[in-house]
Parts: sequence; structure tokens; C-alpha cells
Amino acid sequence: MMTAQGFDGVERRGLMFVLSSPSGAGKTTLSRMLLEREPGLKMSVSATTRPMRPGEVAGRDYFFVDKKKFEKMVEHGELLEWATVFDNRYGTPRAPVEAALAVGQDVLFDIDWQGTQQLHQKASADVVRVFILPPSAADLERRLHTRAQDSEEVIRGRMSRASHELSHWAEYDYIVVNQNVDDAFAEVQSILKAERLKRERRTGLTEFVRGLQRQLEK
Ligand SMILES: Nc1nc2c(ncn2[C@@H]2O[C@H](COP(=O)(O)OP(=O)(O)O)[C@@H](O)[C@H]2O)c(=O)[nH]1
Ligand SMILES: Nc1ncnc2c1ncn2[C@@H]1O[C@H](COP(=O)(O)OP(=O)(O)O)[C@@H](O)[C@H]1O
Repeated sequence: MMTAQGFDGVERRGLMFVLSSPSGAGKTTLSRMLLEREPGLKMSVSATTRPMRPGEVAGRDYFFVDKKKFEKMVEHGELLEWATVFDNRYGTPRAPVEAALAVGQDVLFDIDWQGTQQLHQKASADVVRVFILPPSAADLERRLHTRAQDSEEVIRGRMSRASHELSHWAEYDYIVVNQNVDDAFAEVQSILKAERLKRERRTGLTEFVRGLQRQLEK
């Protein structure tokens, strides 16, 4: 089963921590910070048909596959969820997620609203959804330019889709405005820490409290 040992020794179920945002709002940055500082959290590496960007590493940032391979993965039920974004297909390989949860790790997802809806339908009790907002449209555009990894045309496409993506904000459990990156990180980290403590996930609590009671009744 999906059990993990909490830092306090109480067993709990692993959780699926989802970060979504319009492109450029800071999901990748915040994900990297979380993975560096939060042991017990593992990134779900998606499969995509989009071309690799400069600086990206196959197998770390994405599994880069062609359309035919992606179709095969869908057909064989290898994807937990999948969606089409900017004319490319993106999906979450099922096996690594199930393996991580089974050994008690939490899993971090950088997926869009379509994938988040699918995950939530499948495992609502174990999914925590966080939406990242940019402080302003001008900041969003500046960030897409400073990232310097996309052509002008691609950036225009991402900006014109941003409003549509934003419209899904109310489907998320938490909303973080990424103005100052350290503040936004602290907020996201607090959400993870609090969610790990939720009573419903802490399958070992009954036993833990019984133990305390036995000690008290001696
Ligand atoms: N549904 C779904 N969306 C994904 C997956 N992987 C990435 N995405 C989303 O696809 C969108 C485009 O990602 P990408 O091309 O890397 O550009 P980014 O927005 O700069 O991160 C983002 O909204 C990602 O969250 C996935 O496995 N499933
Ligand atoms: N709070 C912030 N202030 C300024 N720049 C930021 C902030 N957060 C992220 N960035 C920068 O904005 C760009 C886009 O961020 P990124 O994490 O790639 O976004 P996403 O994954 O949501 O597309 C990157 O160059 C990143 O370094």
C-alpha cells in the first residue's frame, strides 16, 4: 500500500503534489527548489512529443518521444493521464508514480489543468493541487523572454494561451502568486508540509495514539 514514514515516525499515505500555471509563471523554478530541499519528494518525469529545449536533459526534464511512440504508450495504458498542449502531447508515465508511492515517496507533478483534472478524478484524496500565478502580464512576458529558450512566435503563442489557462484557477486547492521567488517557494513548501500532516493521510495515527494511551494507563 501507499504508506510512508513521517518524520515523526507515524505512517502515512504518499501524496501527489501538483503545480500548474500559465507557461513562464515559475513552475519549473519552484519544482527544482522543492526537490532540492524536500527529501521524500520525487519528480514525475513526463513524456512529451515537443522538441527538447537548449539546456534540457532527456530523462530528467522529459522523456522526448515521437508521436508514434506516444500513441503506443496511450494504447498500452502506460500513461496515468495525458493531454494536448500547444499542439504537442504530454503525459505522465504510470509505473514510476506507482513505484514511488509504493515505497512511501511523495510525487511532484508539473502538469496542466487537463492532467490535473484526470489525476483528481482517479485519486482525489491523494492529490494536492497548487496553481501558480504571475504577478502581472508584463512580468509573465518578461520571464518568457529572459528564459530565452523559445522563439518570438512560440512566446506569442504562450502569452495568448495564458488567459485561457488562468481561467482554471478555481479548480485548485491553493493559489500562490510568484512575485518574489523565495516568498513563493516558502508558501509552496508550507503547503506541502501542512498537507503531509493531514489526519486522513496519517494511516499510522490510530496505532500511534493507542501506544500513547497504553503508556499513560500503565
Ligand atoms: N497534462 C499534462 N501536462 C503536462 C505534462 N507535462 C507537462 N505538462 C504541461 O504542459 C505545458 C507545457 O510545458 P512545457 O512545454 O515544458 O513548457 P512550460 O510551460 O514552459 O513548462 C505546461 O503547462 C506543463 O505543465 C503531462 O505529463 N501531462
Ligand atoms: N519570482 C520570479 N521573479 C523573476 N523571475 C522568475 C521568478 N520565478 C521564475 N522566474 C524566471 O522566469 C522564467 C520562467 O520560469 P519557469 O520556472 O521556467 O516557468 P514555467 O515552468 O512555469 O514555464 C525563468 O527564466 C525563471 O528563472
